[in-house]
Amino acid sequence: MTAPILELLPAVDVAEGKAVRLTQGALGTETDFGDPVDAASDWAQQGAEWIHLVDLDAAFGRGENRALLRRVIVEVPGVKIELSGGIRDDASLESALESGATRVNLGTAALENPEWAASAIARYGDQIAVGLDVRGETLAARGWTEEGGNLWDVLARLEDAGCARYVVTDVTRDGMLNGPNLELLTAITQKTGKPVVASGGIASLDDLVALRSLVPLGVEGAIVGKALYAHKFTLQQAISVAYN
Ligand SMILES: O=C(O)c1ccccc1N[C@@H]1O[C@H](COP(=O)(O)O)[C@@H](O)[C@H]1O
Repeated sequence: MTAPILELLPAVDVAEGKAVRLTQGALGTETDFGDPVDAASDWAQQGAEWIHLVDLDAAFGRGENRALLRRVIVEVPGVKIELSGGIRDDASLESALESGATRVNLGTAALENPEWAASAIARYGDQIAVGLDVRGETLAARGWTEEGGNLWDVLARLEDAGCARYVVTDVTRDGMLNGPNLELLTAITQKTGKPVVASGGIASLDDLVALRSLVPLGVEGAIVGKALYAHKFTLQQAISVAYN
């Protein structure tokens, strides 16, 4: 019997108005891939059901690309958007939800403002995911430049708050093309019954096969960034491995 499908979320990370890829989330490592609307449109035309859309400038606290991200959502219809970066208070959360994103990710706010994050989770349910951006067992905040607490402590708190979904990034693997952290993902699925979206390190179709084998444990999807932009495989090939 074929394993249940693995959802794929091509990533469009936006910095200074451009679609970029970073290495391990570090500023200064950007490779520029042009207009984010064109990048998202390309993924949609190639069959993407979801796009993971990140405002990196907002995540780093050095500006924002809110109007441009709204253009992506409006000008690339028919694709579901997971929106993240800089969603840290009522105004940014409401703006993100009103923009037409299917769901939004809280990162820093879930670490630094647990009460507000819990109230957002209680109010918006499945529209909120929490990004667990991890180095070892320590969470990363504010553009991955600051430590944000112990993974297992924060996960237990978010479980109590009723968090609907986790987006788990191994920061040390992000943009490195060295394979996803299957051990970390497995360990997190053992602590929660909620779906987990995997991010960081995907480099090959074999990595997608390995992630698909974790779907019965609770891995729901995979964010694919550099591997697609570096032509390690095509989105159509990835879809064939993940969905068929
Ligand atoms: O996606 C990246 O490459 C990235 C790099 C450095 C920092 C953050 C990054 N992405 C995502 O940003 C949000 C967190 O934003 P915030 O803390 O809520 O403002 C999270 O989804 C990260 O995965």
